[in-house]
Amino acid sequence: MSTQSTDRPDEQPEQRPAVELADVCHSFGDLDVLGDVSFSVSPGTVACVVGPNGSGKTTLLRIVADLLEPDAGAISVAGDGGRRVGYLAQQPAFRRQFTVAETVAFYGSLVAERVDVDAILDRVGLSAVAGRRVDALSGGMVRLLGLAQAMVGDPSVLVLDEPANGLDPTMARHLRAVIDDLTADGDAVLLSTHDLHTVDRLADTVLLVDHGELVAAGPPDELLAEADAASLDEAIATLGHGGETAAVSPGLHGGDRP
Ligand SMILES: Nc1ncnc2c1ncn2[C@@H]1O[C@H](COP(=O)(O)OP(=O)(O)OP(=O)(O)O)[C@@H](O)[C@H]1O
Repeated sequence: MSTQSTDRPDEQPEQRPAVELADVCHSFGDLDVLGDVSFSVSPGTVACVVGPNGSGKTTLLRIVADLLEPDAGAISVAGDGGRRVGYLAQQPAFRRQFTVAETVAFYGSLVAERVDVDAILDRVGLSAVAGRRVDALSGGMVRLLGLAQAMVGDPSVLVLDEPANGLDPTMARHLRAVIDDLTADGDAVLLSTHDLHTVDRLADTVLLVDHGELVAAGPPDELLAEADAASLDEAIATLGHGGETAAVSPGLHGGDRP
């Protein structure tokens, strides 16, 4: 990658998964959100987490990004020790008065990394607005700035929560090109999305989460075959627990989220 990094501890990343989860469980109070989730993501690949609203995707991503400690289970991330994971939150929050360039530089100073701000902004396509204040950015630009922040420190694993959300088709295409670029460098990308075009275009692996369970996992072709479906949409509906939007399983959750 073109950002500056002090080291790259995973000398032979292809020999082990970039991300590996075994029997991860999590509850918020008496709300069971994830139950025995296990999967792995290989270096240089994209895994797309899909599933209904409230099914546990963000919770899962926050656990992988080390922002949330699971109640049970094991997680290993390539380069463990430094936990080199870049994270794009579903709603990234920035200091409004900072410029785009200052935001990336500031984040670099927080994670104590030497950061080539220009290179990162060039990579995500924000060079032209490097001097613009955050509060003058469009929503799509804010997401790209979130991606730039996630790339600080040259992480080998990127966890992106709905990166395509709110992007127009041109921006979305640009985002996909950036993700292609990251995986070509050997990085692993774990992202959540409701946009099946993104899944279709990017996913090496689809992880279908429904009511906190990983109900299907594999390459898109395998999911289509498993569901005997003609489209991902159909496969997800077939393999899921019915695809209802208010994803509160009576069995697993017992709540009544709208
Ligand atoms: N900090 C929290 N405290 C209590 N409950 C929470 C918390 N975070 C999430 N939840 C609950 O956990 C469940 C899963 O939420 P999560 O955000 O992981 O789902 P999601 O699949 O990402 O949803 P969406 O597609 O709508 O973004 C929901 O019922 C949610 O209300």
